[in-house]
Amino acid sequence: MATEKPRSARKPGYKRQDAPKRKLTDRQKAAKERWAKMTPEERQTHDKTKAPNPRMQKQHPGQVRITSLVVDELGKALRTILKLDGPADVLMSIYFKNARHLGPRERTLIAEGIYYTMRHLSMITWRMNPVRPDKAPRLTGLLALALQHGLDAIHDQILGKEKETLKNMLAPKSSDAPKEIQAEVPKWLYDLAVVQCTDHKALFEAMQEGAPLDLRVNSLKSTPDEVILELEEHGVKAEKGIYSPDCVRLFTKPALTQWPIYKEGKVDVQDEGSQLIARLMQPKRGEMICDFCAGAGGKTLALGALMKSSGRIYAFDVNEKRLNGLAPRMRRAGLSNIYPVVIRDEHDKHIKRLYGKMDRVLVDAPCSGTGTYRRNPDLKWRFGEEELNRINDIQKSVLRSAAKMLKPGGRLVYSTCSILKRENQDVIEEFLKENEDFELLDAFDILQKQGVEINPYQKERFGEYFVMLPHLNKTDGFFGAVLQKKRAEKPSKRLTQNTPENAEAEKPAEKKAEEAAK
Ligand SMILES: C[S@@+](CC[C@H](N)C(=O)[O-])C[C@H]1O[C@@H](n2cnc3c(N)ncnc32)[C@H](O)[C@@H]1O
Repeated sequence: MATEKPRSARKPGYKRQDAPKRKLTDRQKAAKERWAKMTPEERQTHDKTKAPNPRMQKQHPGQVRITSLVVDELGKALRTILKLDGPADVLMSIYFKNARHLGPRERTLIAEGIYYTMRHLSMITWRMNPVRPDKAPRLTGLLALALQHGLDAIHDQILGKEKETLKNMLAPKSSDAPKEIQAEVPKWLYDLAVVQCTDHKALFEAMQEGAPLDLRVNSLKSTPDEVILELEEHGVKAEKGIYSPDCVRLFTKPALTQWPIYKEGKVDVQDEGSQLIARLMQPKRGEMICDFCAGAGGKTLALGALMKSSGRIYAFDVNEKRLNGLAPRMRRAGLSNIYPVVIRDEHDKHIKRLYGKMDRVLVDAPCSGTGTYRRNPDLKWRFGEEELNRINDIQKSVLRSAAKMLKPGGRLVYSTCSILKRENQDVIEEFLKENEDFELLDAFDILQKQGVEINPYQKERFGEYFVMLPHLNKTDGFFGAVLQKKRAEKPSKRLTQNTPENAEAEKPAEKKAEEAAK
């Protein structure tokens, strides 16, 4: 009798000769036939035990794979965000806080899908017409994913009947859409921008792109070189900004608030253009400064660092919640010269008490935010022409009130993150007409003296105004005007002497008229 070798001694591929042949079921037979017909590549990705898996769909190398979880969750997030009744970044973080089941890959794809939808909502709406995106958030999400990654990135099983609908929506050429839809801005904004600049097409294209992450290095605690080195040690590529001496630019978005350089107050997040607004103020040590619309204090902190934490900065704002954000930032930055004050409006009694006492006042006015569309694309669809009119009145009123706080010779900087002349140059021109005791200074000159070089073409184009635009400067859109309150003219020596001619010259006009009549 042949003795069987122990299992361990069997050669690989050993088969018991005497084992009874198993009979295959019909399903197994069919699977065997399918297997025989498959190409080697198909065999490699085929999972014999499961129904066709979307993960295994044949894709181009490097192509993103969209799972049903991503599609469902993006639709869920868009259901809230497309109502456009709150800032998308706030709604998005609430959504992610409640979506703990998502992994980092899904989170990234969903966040990118939301931003893509907000950046291209005009074109998406045009393609979906007559279906409205807010009424069909899942379909909107699918279309956004298809536009971003290609229809092939989504498996047929996920698409189901929607595949044909999506194909139809993807068919029209974007160049056939109306110009304002290609520009991805509302019609009212398109019409205003077309009139004010000839390079509006390039501007609108740049406004559709994502923005880098700009950091302002706190000069009290570190230098850009040190920060770049520290970031690179952690594998984050960073480079110096183009204009601002304090700027470090990142092209990825690490969770910065968890990092020591952030916690220790060496850096804060601030667009490079915004950093230059503080430089337009050119504050000196020991001065009295007012940041009239301080918000959460982005520019206040930059001013505090330029003043080496000396003097006094009043940080005003009507929004208490926003202003509350300033105290922890101030502490982190090591600044002790900032005094936050909540005001009722621009006529508040706190302001009146400070009339004529300030060396410099910054009015970083509330505005349309059209310069920040790269970072806040949802703002395009949430801010309308009526709101622009309302805010335009506030800008003028705040500027008038803030101007009263200046000492003679003091500096007033008016800034916005708007690209619109109406909120910028027009406001200043009207102010200068009403206030002859103010004059406009050359913003480029002021920056140049601090080592900030801006292309001379921009000076030619914008004159004494400071204008940064995404397509020209790779920053957000910013505007700044530097005004100086003229010093009262000293009475001439001739008039200070007590001569009969001077007594005559100083007589009131009515008295002179009375005497002449006699
Ligand atoms: C452009 S944001 C300021 C941003 C801030 N300076 C920064 O750098 O982060 C404009 C601010 O003006 C405030 N604001 C609106 N109306 C105001 C008013 N009448 N007086 C003072 N501040 C006002 C808003 O609450 C908002 O925080």
